[in-house]
Amino acid sequence: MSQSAVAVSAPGKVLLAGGYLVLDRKYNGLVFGLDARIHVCVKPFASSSGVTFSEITVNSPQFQNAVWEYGYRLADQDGGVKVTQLRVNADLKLNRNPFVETALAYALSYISSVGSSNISPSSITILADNDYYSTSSAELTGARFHDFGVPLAEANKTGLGSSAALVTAFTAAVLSYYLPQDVFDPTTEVGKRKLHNLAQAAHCAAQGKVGSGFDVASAVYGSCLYRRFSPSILSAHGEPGSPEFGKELVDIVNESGVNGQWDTEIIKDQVKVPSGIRLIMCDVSCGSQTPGMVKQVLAWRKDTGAEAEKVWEGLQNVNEELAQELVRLAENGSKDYSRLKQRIQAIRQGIREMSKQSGVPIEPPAQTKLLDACSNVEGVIGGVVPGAGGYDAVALLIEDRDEVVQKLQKVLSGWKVEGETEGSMGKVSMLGVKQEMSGVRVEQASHYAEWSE
Ligand SMILES: Nc1ncnc2c1ncn2[C@@H]1O[C@H](COP(=O)(O)OP(=O)(O)O)[C@@H](O)[C@H]1O
Ligand SMILES: C[C@@](O)(CCOP(=O)(O)OP(=O)(O)O)CC(=O)O
Repeated sequence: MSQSAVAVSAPGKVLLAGGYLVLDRKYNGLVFGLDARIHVCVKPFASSSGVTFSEITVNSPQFQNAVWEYGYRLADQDGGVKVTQLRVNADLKLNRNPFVETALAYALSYISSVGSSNISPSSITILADNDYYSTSSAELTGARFHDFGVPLAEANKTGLGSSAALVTAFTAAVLSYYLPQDVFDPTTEVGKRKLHNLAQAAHCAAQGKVGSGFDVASAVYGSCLYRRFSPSILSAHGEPGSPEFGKELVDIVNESGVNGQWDTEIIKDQVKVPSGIRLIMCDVSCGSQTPGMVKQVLAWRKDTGAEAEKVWEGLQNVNEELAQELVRLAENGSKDYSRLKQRIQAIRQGIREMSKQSGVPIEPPAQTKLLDACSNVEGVIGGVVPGAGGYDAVALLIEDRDEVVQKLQKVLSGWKVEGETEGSMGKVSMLGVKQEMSGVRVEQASHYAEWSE
């Protein structure tokens, strides 16, 4: 068992094409990893008294009251490891973090089943790159990891997929800390596959639903063309502490059970960003509720049958063409972006058709206006509402030149997006993130020493 500190990071995501379609295995999604990462560092628990309890402390020092302490024990009947949150202060209400708690229980259950059941106390620190949360530029101090000065629940998320990056980095760091390298190594293909399976299982359990998993997949593998796993793989297991959970989890992660191999498809070489092109994310401060939109779109698809399928198929074709054009430009070095422009426009048309027919504001008129204004800026190739769409964000492809960014900033500053509720107005802010090809990464634990005291 390793007792020296370990650190792992995983990227955020943007689903540039394939929102809703990617929920169905028949279709796929074009997902880009982003250079905003969540970092997790695990080190031995420093007990001042010399007494060691079965305790793991998790701390997210950029937020107020973001300390979660857990006791853990091996459950009977191969139930894996049960974790129980401890009260930091008897007077305080338990402040739960479902993603941390579930990722910890799943990771420890796996570790106790394939490695050692003697799990020593440890201390875990979570650090998020600043772009995961919006702050006014005046507040930013230039710190590598900004102190947001509010509880996590009050921070304004920018929608980069914090929970998936967190669960992935957290799972990889805990496994790397407690398991020998020959049992788990996130730098190998086998290790990545195990990490993917375990992080998907934990993330779905924490969310209380089985989504498409494109966010966890990109946190592990980085930018890729993604085809989801069959939901049945994760629909039949118990929860940490229930009889046989240990074996069920090992079967899922090691692909040794009745369900056998996962059928996820991760295609890396069909996703490229040509040199000279950059992806830009803009946060729109109105926000939409993704789960409600997903429900409505899927209900409409079910009711409408063939008509909806036509829209789905049309979108799948143009999504694939976008990926192909990006690869073509990356390989031949051409700077003629006319086909790329057309393909982005075709995707937007398909999305607006989906919006119109389903009655769900996926590319609502306010976002159409914003995307059109951005697309008119010289050097902007085009843009879409990413993921589930709505009023959350826009993603743009631009020619990677400073003057394009500056002109875009000019258009965006002072731009107001009329929100879903009458009279609500949202601001638009350009995030400092760009696409990144690589996924999970082992980091130098010593680089985080300053924040993980
Ligand atoms: N920096 C962090 N520290 C601790 N927990 C975090 C952090 N970032 C995200 N989380 C966990 O992820 C949850 C946010 O997940 P979710 O609402 O699904 O947003 P997202 O769309 O960004 O994944 C938080 O409530 C918390 O449980
Ligand atoms: C509708 C979807 O296909 C895409 C949603 O993508 P977003 O990036 O909008 O997701 P959140 O981070 O949960 O807000 C649902 C899915 O694939 O799970």
